[in-house]
Amino acid sequence: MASFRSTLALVNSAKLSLSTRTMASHPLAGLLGKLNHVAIATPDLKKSSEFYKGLGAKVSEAVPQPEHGVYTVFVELPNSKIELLHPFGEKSPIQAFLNKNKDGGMHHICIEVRDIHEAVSAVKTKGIRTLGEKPKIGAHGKEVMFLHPKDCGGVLIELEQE
Ligand SMILES: C[C@@H](C(=O)O)C(=O)SCCNC(=O)CCNC(=O)[C@H](O)C(C)(C)COP(=O)(O)OP(=O)(O)OC[C@H]1O[C@@H](n2cnc3c(N)ncnc32)[C@H](O)[C@@H]1OP(=O)(O)O
Ligand SMILES: [Co+2]
Repeated sequence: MASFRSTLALVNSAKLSLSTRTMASHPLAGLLGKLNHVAIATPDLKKSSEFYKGLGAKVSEAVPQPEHGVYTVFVELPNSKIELLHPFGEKSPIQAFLNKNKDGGMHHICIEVRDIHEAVSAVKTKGIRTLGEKPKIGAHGKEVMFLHPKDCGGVLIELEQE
């Protein structure tokens, strides 16, 4: 029995080291970092803010982001953030989404990267379209770049310099 157990342990550790090595050998290993936020578009920023406050969360004030055509509110979670989005100005990139989703809904995820310029080049080599030519400064004062949802399994992805 003891030898069966130790054989099993050996097999499991071999599997683990194999999978670690397989991951480490991928050319883009380590490209994706922490989940910075999940964004939710809302037709009523006050109501959405109150919803999360009512659940005991720490919720920021609304901040206009004219460069992005949105107002942002951040809800702090122990391991990440929720970004509430509401249109700012005439040509908001979230307006069409809200027209289709009247109650609002999940809009994008934001993943941190070690080097935004390297990350943008890397995703382009994979044929993933970026939305815009150059990164913009995002809500946290760091460079961000959006990737087309049609090239990312139907999910709008924001990359943010960590
Ligand atoms: C402040 C900053 C920060 O955190 O630092 C932010 O987050 S700013 C957050 C706001 N900024 C952004 O979102 C910037 C990047 N977004 C954009 O450029 C745009 O929103 C697009 C993603 C290109 C969508 O543009 P628009 O709504 O005008 O186009 P559209 O309605 O023709 O949509 C084209 C197709 O993409 C789909 N589509 C649209 N928005 C989507 C979304 N959020 N998630 C998944 N799919 C989406 C539509 O359903 C449609 O598919 P079908 O053809 O199959 O129906
Ligand atoms: Co965002």
